[in-house]
Amino acid sequence: MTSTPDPHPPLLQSRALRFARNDEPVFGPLDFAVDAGEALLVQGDNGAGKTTLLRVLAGLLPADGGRIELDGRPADAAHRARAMAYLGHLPGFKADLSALENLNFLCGLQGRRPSQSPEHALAIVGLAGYEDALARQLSAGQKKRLSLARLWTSPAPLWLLDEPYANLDLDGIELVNRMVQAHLRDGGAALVTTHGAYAAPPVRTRMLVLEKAA
Ligand SMILES: Nc1ncnc2c1ncn2[C@@H]1O[C@H](COP(=O)(O)OP(=O)(O)OP(=O)(O)O)[C@@H](O)[C@H]1O
Repeated sequence: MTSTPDPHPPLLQSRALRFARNDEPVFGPLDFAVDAGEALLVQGDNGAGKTTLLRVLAGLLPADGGRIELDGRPADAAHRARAMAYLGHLPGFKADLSALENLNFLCGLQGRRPSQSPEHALAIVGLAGYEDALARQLSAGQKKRLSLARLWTSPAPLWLLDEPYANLDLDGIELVNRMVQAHLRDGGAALVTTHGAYAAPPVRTRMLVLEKAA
């Protein structure tokens, strides 16, 4: 008997996904799915494997087993690059380019949503007036806001957000939540790592709790 393909596969599906370092399991096997219009909150203590999971999903680390599917198909590098926008701990900007030059560079490299200009994205994240500031002159919170501007211009439907609230003030936390809400309303999805309940976007949410391997 052959199985019929799911006509509405989830945006992201993880099947028995696992990762180990030096034969010591870090996480898995993990089975979860994320549909368009919802968020997956990945919770866990320091060292539980949240960043590692996001890096494996993004293809920055190879899994030790299991499968990652995007829209019902095995995730290859090209599909990942189109479908995923990764916001990690390191902003990855060119220190001697301005905020606007960095955004223009990344949009040129990875594409952008036609409806969103880099200038408008800077205004949305509270960096109007900082267009010409060099990335190395920005504070940690301003760098995070610049990363959020990049996220906002990205055409990728699946956001992988590693501790998106870190370094942000209350207004910045609200900004992240509003951005995630708007992205999900537009048919996107988000994975959001967090240590606990101090902040979470008010959206349809699934939970994935990671526990440190014994
Ligand atoms: N580059 C690395 N080399 C070796 N071990 C690593 C490396 N990065 C992480 N680890 C280990 O892998 C485990 C999972 O780390 P990870 O960064 O994924 O946790 P986390 O849940 O994101 O933690 P935090 O909440 O502190 O950010 C930890 O035990 C950590 O020490």
